[in-house]
Amino acid sequence: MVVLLNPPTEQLSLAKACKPKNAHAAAAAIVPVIDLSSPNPAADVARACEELGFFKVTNHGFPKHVTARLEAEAARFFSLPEAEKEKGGPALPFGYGNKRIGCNGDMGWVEYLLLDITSGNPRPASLDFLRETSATSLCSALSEYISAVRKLACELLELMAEGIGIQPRDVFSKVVMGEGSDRMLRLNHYPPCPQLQGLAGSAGLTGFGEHTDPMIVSVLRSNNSSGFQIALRDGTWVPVPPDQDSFFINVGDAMQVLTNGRFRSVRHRVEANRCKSRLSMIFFGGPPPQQVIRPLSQLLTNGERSRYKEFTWAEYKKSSYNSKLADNRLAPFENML
Ligand SMILES: C=C1C[C@]23C[C@@]1(O)CC[C@H]2[C@@]12CC[C@H](O)[C@@](C)(C(=O)O1)[C@H]2[C@@H]3C(=O)O
Ligand SMILES: O=C(O)CCC(=O)C(=O)O
Ligand SMILES: [Fe+2]
Repeated sequence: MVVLLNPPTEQLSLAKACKPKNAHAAAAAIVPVIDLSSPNPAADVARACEELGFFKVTNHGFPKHVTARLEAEAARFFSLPEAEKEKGGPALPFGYGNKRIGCNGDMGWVEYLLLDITSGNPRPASLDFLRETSATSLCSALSEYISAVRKLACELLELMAEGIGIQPRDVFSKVVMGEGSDRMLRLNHYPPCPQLQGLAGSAGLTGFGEHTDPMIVSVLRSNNSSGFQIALRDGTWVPVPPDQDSFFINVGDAMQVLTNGRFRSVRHRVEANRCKSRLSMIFFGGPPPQQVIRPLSQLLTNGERSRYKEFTWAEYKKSSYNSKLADNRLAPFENML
């Protein structure tokens, strides 16, 4: 089926999206749910990272008003006239972007704000393009959210270390939370896609193309709009039922290397929605640029060899920014075993 779109949207790829009727029920059963208030969630966290590289957390204690406030501010930002938002672009890689993802021709039915939060909060200068009042209120909602999401990410990283049996418990969290570590926050807005009207579910339009996340961990929260999908080991795509009260956790490429492939960097994508807009906020936590990325020695026991060549995070980033979204960015660093 052909959908005519105006440039630059005509480059958006159409993906097959045939879903069985009860796909959501089946998918809900696949996604591991970790109750953070349960007595010992570490083993379940590690199992989820090994099997899927993806899980959902409930009873996380994240203050609801903090999420609600950022969601409202983000919605307000994305409802500004396009000319206002474009003052914050193009995203190379940081700033406001619309339909163009990265610098290598990837396109999606998405607009976004990508912020560098390495030094704590977004640099006020990165929001300078907004009128002062709107920059101030977005900035303060972001600061509040960032400090809470960092805390949650830290707790999850400690559970991951404990679950896989390595010490100290902060072995991952200290890499992500240290001064100068690579951290980003991304706000994505997927407007309803009018071009999909009348297509009767026979085809889907790419909101955010398939990829793995580069960093150690990603912590994702979205509104109640569907579209997010993960790939299982056999390549089957599974829709993840939305849940605005929970957080979804992705293992990233750097974590796959640190664990010598035990934790799996999950391939995922977002399909555009015909009638409902999707708003997501994602915290990405990675290492500092000069950090050497190699499997933790505690995991290389009984003569196990590293599946990867050593590289610094800066080297990975350089190579990753020359890649397309769907590429296997770890391929250049894989060892032949
Ligand atoms: C096409 C690209 C966009 C991206 C950088 C890259 O060259 C390859 C990885 C992409 C990705 C995916 C996860 C995150 O959304 C992101 C911010 C990241 O760290 O890697 C994006 C990058 C981006 O949008 O700039
Ligand atoms: O917006 C989403 O729900 C996911 C987007 C994503 O995977 C990303 O920004 O890396
Ligand atoms: Fe992602």
